[in-house]
Amino acid sequence: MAEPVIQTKGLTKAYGHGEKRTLALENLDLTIQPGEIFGYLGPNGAGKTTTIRLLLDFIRPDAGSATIFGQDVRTSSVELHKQIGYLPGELNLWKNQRADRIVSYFGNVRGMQDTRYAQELAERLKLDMTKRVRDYSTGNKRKLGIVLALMHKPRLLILDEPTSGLDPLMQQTFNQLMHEVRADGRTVFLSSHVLSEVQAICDRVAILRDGRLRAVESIEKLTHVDFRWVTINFRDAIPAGMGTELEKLDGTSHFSQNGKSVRLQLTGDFDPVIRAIGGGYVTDLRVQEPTLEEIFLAFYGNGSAAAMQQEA
Ligand SMILES: Nc1ncnc2c1ncn2[C@@H]1O[C@H](COP(=O)(O)OP(=O)(O)OP(=O)(O)O)[C@@H](O)[C@H]1O
Repeated sequence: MAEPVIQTKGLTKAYGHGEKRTLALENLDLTIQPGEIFGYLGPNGAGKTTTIRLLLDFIRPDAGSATIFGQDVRTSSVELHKQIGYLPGELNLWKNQRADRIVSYFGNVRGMQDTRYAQELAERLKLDMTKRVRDYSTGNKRKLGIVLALMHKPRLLILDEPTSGLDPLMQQTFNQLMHEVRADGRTVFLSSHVLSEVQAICDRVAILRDGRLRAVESIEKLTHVDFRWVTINFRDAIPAGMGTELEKLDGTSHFSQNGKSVRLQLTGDFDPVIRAIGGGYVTDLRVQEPTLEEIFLAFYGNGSAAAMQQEA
């Protein structure tokens, strides 16, 4: 097994004291392998940013430890930062500076010979770098942050909510960039509170809630849960009693009927449904995979996925 890129053991962090004490992160054990795109998901206040700040040694843990590339994040932070591209949740850069100046400044600091890749990134993200940061929209600030995080092709990207504020087209460009990073054998750790945004890019996702890790699953495994949505349209009125019969079948749930159409969630074999609808003329039958939100709901059943969606 290759050496993990990120490994945390019992990582714990509380803010404040006494009655005001908030346990932001509790006993986090996480291992991220080279070449992974790892999604770190959770609703607001779950502890995602706290984890990222601990990894970057911006704050210190109350207990536990973390390594990046096998090196302790506390003792080797200077060395490690050179190998990490970091996108903060909020970009508070020199607001009066033009973006291209900031890019060349970062290029110099990082000892880069040329910043052509930064130009390419800006073009692909449709970011006009001749503007001052204060004139940028939230989405454009985020794009600049992405350029700054990616421009030196770091071995590890740590991105705090990279896609918030990006329109769907730019999100696709971002996804493409992440796939290129992975194809290079580099690693991405990204946080998000929108499951659907990371579904298309991540290899594995972790779910964090109230400072605790609730689950770590591969996207592939999650998308292989054994239920699907079935919608059946009939040409004529739904035959008497058919709805009740469908609803009572062993593998069906969430049954609903609307005019000449029925929708249900099906677990297991299709045959009982086929038999039950035999008495009607079926004009259309559609089978849909569940969304990641629904999968998590089915997996953990405590409303966490629904809550995440609401807070998204
Ligand atoms: N500097 C701080 N002082 C006190 N409490 C804090 C501080 N930073 C974070 N917290 C609290 O710690 C908890 C975790 O916050 P954190 O910012 O890590 O969550 P998050 O998952 O990143 O959420 P968001 O999506 O809103 O950024 C929250 O209850 C938050 O209020």
